[in-house]
Amino acid sequence: MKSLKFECRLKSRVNVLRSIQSKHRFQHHCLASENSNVARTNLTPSQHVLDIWHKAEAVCFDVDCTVTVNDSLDLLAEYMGVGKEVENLTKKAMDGTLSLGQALEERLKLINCKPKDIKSFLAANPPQSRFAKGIVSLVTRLQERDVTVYLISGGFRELTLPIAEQLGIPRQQVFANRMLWQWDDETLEPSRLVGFDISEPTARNQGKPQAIAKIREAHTYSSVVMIGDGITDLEAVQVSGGADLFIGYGGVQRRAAVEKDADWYVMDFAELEAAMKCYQVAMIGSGAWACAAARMVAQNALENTSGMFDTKVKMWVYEENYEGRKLTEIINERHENPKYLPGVSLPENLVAMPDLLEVTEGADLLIFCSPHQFVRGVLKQLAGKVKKGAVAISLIKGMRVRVDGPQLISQMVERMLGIDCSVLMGANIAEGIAKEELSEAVIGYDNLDNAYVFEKVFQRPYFEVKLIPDGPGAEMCGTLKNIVALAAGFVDGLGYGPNSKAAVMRQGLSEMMNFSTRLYPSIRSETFLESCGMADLIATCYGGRNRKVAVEYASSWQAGAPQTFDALEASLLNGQKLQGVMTSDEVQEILRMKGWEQDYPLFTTINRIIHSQLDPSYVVKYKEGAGINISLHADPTVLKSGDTPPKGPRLAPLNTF
Ligand SMILES: NC(=O)c1ccc[n+]([C@@H]2O[C@H](COP(=O)([O-])OP(=O)(O)OC[C@H]3O[C@@H](n4cnc5c(N)ncnc54)[C@H](O)[C@@H]3O)[C@@H](O)[C@H]2O)c1
Ligand SMILES: O=P(O)(O)OC[C@H](O)CO
Repeated sequence: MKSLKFECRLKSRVNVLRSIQSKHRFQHHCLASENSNVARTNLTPSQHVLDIWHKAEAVCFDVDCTVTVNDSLDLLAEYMGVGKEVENLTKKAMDGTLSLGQALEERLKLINCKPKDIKSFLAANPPQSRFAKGIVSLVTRLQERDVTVYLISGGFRELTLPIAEQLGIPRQQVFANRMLWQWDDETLEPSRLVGFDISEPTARNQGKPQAIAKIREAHTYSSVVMIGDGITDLEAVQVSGGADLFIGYGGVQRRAAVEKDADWYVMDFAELEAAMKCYQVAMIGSGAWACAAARMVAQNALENTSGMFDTKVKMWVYEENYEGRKLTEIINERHENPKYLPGVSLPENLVAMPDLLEVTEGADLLIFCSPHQFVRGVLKQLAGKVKKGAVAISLIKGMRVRVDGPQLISQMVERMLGIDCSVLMGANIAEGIAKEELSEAVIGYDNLDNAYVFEKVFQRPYFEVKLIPDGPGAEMCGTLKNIVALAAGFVDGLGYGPNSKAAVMRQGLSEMMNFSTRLYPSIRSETFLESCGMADLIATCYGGRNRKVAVEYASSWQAGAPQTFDALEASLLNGQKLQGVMTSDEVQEILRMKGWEQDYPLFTTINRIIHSQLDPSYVVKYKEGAGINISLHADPTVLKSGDTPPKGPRLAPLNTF
């Protein structure tokens, strides 16, 4: 998994690098003048630049632009009484007329300080007294969004670490030069400055891209942004392996050469903060799970101090009357969905709306969570109408069968809306999550950047989300376990004990794995051990609705008064929808198309049971049940255990949508 994740990030990084590098070339051609007053397009970022800014996982600041007095070494020099001389050397280094190494060496010689001088300098000039306007707020908001912030300095750790500390940046995220000291034999303390460690990347020209390359070696960030005000900062995007984006900052020092070539040039950090993405989230669905999931999403939107999410979360409700009133009105008034998730309070920032297009208008993140048989109708209404750049996630467990084969719900979303769609799957019985009981889920993704955003949408202290690069695997698990849950319900309804139930569940898992990987060979076997796999199978087979209804179905047969699934769903679930019965039909249709029915005896037997072709007791004799040759022409006589089956095949009705 690690290597795939890495590959995926590397690919996106290389693409970004390429596009940035070509953008640089373009800028060089276009911008003839060196005059910084010329109106530049880079004062207004392009969508491409904004996209990288929004997706940045690491932001590296040149330490000089975090404080108002540019270059702490200059300030120390001033403190030591050699300000003018040192400032001249600094200018030469920043303008690129003196090599960085030489400049550092000469500046240190002039400063010639002792450790106690540095201490008293810092006491007289604490970092918090000289922070650049807006830096503390920007760094804090980035960190709140889990963006890793680095300081990269061509200066010295001794002066940079106190700044980092005040900004809440750990020392391992600081790249700077190290002073070398002569130790006093008597006091056993550093006494005299003798130079600096030239092995640090920041001690050399192109040190900033080298430091970033080191950062990238240690972490698999998909995009890294460099913010700075000097030529050496700009190099971060001019050398391969460096940053994906360079943002020039002119709030402390404005340099024409930097301003000219920056991908984006800002005078105030507030511009960067304002341009941070604020996602609007829409929940499409309002059943039990949709409400429990929307509750978490709205809690996160309300609590997000980083401003990453719009506080208002819109939820599409398939409008109906409940106790003589519109369900949307009741939800918005009581902050509860009394029909589908009674007794659970919903946050006030979750707004129920009956108009699908009004809900999705302007939404950046679309969460699909309606029973799977309704999704296609919903998507038809949305086709061509979702916001440009919007991305989706599906919480739906089910699939569709087309003439050319199966289609996962996420694939349907991608195809009909033309947007990326991740999936969130897991052992997630709605009522338990609404009670904030510990639960886990996976986000199966194709696009890691989108998965990171969705992780923040859903992760709660009681809801642990893990990212896995296997969307189809996770979705197939969530879909197929509903068939096995029917089998578990039959076993329970007939009064068999745990051994039988375990045997059926084991066979179910085995058929789930085999069928999934046969249809989608890229699916990973380890996915079946995640929350979406074995854990969801256990949860559903013990506490789910599919199991509950199947228990009653089997009991009704045993009592000699068989009931249909439709009737039981209506009487037991109060409008909630079973997914297992339809899924069994969909899967069986694929098995028939492929001639695989006998390879999946449990799936085939369950399908025959739900179509009244076999007595539910065949669940514990599934091999036999699948092997029976049911006559095409026979009356829909139900085979009871021990009956002689009629000869010839008989097709069950197809169920496609
Ligand atoms: N309930 C759970 O515990 C749970 C947990 C995980 C995943 N899921 C999955 O989530 C999906 C949604 O399930 P749920 O539990 O949120 O719903 P639900 O079964 O509780 O409720 C049914 C929903 O369908 C809506 N509906 C009825 N007719 C409709 C129509 N014609 N068009 C559109 N919508 C219509 C109803 O308004 C209601 O919101 C399913 O795929 C399910 O397998 C459910
Ligand atoms: O209640 P069920 O059977 O629809 O299952 C609910 C969820 O899928 C469990 O994760």
